[in-house]
Order: sequence, then structure tokens, then C-alpha cells
Amino acid sequence: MKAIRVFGLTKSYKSKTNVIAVDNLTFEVEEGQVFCFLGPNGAGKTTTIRILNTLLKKDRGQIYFFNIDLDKKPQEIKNIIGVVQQHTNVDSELTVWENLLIHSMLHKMKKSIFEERAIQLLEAMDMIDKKDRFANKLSGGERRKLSIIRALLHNPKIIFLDEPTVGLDTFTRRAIWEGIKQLKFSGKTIILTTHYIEEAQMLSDLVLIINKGKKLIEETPNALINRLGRITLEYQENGKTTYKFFNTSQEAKDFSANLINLDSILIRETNLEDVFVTLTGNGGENYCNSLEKCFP
Ligand SMILES: Nc1ncnc2c1ncn2[C@@H]1O[C@H](COP(=O)(O)OP(=O)(O)OP(=O)(O)O)[C@@H](O)[C@H]1O
Repeated sequence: MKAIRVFGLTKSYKSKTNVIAVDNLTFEVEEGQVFCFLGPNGAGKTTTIRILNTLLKKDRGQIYFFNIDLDKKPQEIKNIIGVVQQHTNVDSELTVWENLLIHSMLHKMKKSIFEERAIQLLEAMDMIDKKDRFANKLSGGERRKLSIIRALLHNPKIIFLDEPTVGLDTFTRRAIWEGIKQLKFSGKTIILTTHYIEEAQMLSDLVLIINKGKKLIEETPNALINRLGRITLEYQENGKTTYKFFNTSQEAKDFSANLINLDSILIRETNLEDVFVTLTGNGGENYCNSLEKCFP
């Protein structure tokens, strides 16, 4: 079953330059998948996510969550999604427990169900001993955990995580990765945006690469790597690094045999970051932005 279907989504900001932030975007997300948006700064990821989260109005396009039309039943959709925004937005003046209680009231949860679920999630996220602490006395990682617990409290079917691990230490980041894997295991659909491409490669079933508001490609990480070539030859010549992609190590070795006077040379496995940089040029002016050019 499709958890999300988006057709022709378009959004402009009416500023001096009239930016088209999202340009005729169409994609589908299968239930139970981890679906990741990748794109350089300003690509249109947050705009797309905010529209899907009912926080921003679109100009054009249709959006369905489990066949429910977002235009017709936004409240019904709010009840089946959980949202962790890019900037943690917990209420600093309230305790952890009070933050959760207010969320449960907004979602009209029964008190007994709220208490049971809140304790379960606080324990799972190793936050139970912080339950009576004011949110402004939590560390950045603890506040992020609180916003994740809050997003999960009403047991949503679809969870949006906008850069969930930015600024977190290695241990907290790994704990959140484990949490995402467990959510997927329990059948939840997860929409992830991240600038950590190794995170996208490790967690995602499907990746949608977006640049300048337009979809470039939507495939599994593995298929994207196969398109480019599974082996990367990376060499430095006069301080300039060149990357070449091959299907086998032997092809890479044969090619490198003809290279002379190199500063350094490395043959390694291709990763999703190589695909991303090839497709988007890391947001620079000479980005490829064309599948035919990038993957002839
Ligand atoms: N409120 C706004 N008013 C005018 N332009 C905006 C507004 N919000 C975003 N934009 C522009 O829309 C485009 C897409 O921005 P968006 O925040 O969706 O990108 P993003 O992919 O999430 O970027 P990042 O990775 O930097 O968070 C950018 O050109 C941005 O400058």
C-alpha cells in the first residue's frame, strides 16, 4: 500500500526574486519504507516536508496519505503523522512530562494510554530519569530525543524526521539510528531528510535526489551506486583530485596503469556521496542536473 502519493507539487515564494522552491515534484512512498530526501542547501527539501506536514500551503499539486486527500482532510492527516522538525521546538518553560502531556491533549489521547505510552517511550529513549526536568535544562541531544518521543506519542503511522541527527554526538546519533531501524521494523513509514549521506545510505530503502526544486532521480541507494559504477578510482595530480567510476576493480587498475606522475591514488568502493556529488555538484554552479549527462 502507498503511504504517500504526491503529484505535481509546486511552491513558489513571492519574494523579490520569486523563487520556485518546489517544481512539479511527483513521488510515492511505500508503507513501511524509509524514504530519504537528499539535496544540497536550498534544494527544496524543507519546503516539501512542511507542505506534507500541513504547515505550509502549496501552489499546485495533489497529496494523498493512505488515499486521504490532504486538501480535504488535513486534521485526519495530522493524526496519522508525527513530525520532528529541523529545529527542536519543545517548550523550554515546561518539564519533559508536561511537554508530552500537552501533545497528548492536542491529539485527544486518553490519560491512561498517554501515561503508558509516555513511560514506554521515555524508557526506550533512556530519558525516564529526566521526566520531571525542565526542557531548558536538557542538553541539545536530550531535547532532540524529547521531540522524537513527542512525535511518536500518538502512535502515528508515518514519521517525518527533518535532519534528526544534526549536531549530535556519535553515541546519540547511533541511538537515533537504532531507533529509526526499530520504527521501520515495527511497520512505520519514515520520511527522512539529512545532509549526512552515509546516514541516508545506511538507513534508506529509497532515495529521492532533488536539486533546485526538481526531482533528479528516485532509486534505492544500491541502484544509484550501480548506475555510477561500484568502484571508484580517486587520484591527485598537481593538487587536483579526479574521480573515475568503473564496474570492476580490474577496470580501475587497468585505467590507473596508464597514469603517471600522480601525487596519490586510491581504488575504493563507490558510495552514495559519490552519486550525490556527481548529480548535484554539491550545489555549485557546475552541477550535472541531468541524468543523461551524469549516467550516460
Ligand atoms: N520563507 C521563504 N521566503 C522566500 N524564499 C524561501 C523561503 N523559504 C525558503 N526559501 C527559498 O526556497 C528555496 C528552497 O528552500 P528549502 O528551505 O526548502 O531548501 P532545503 O533543501 O530544505 O535547504 P537546506 O538543506 O539548506 O535546509 C531556497 O532557494 C530558499 O532560499
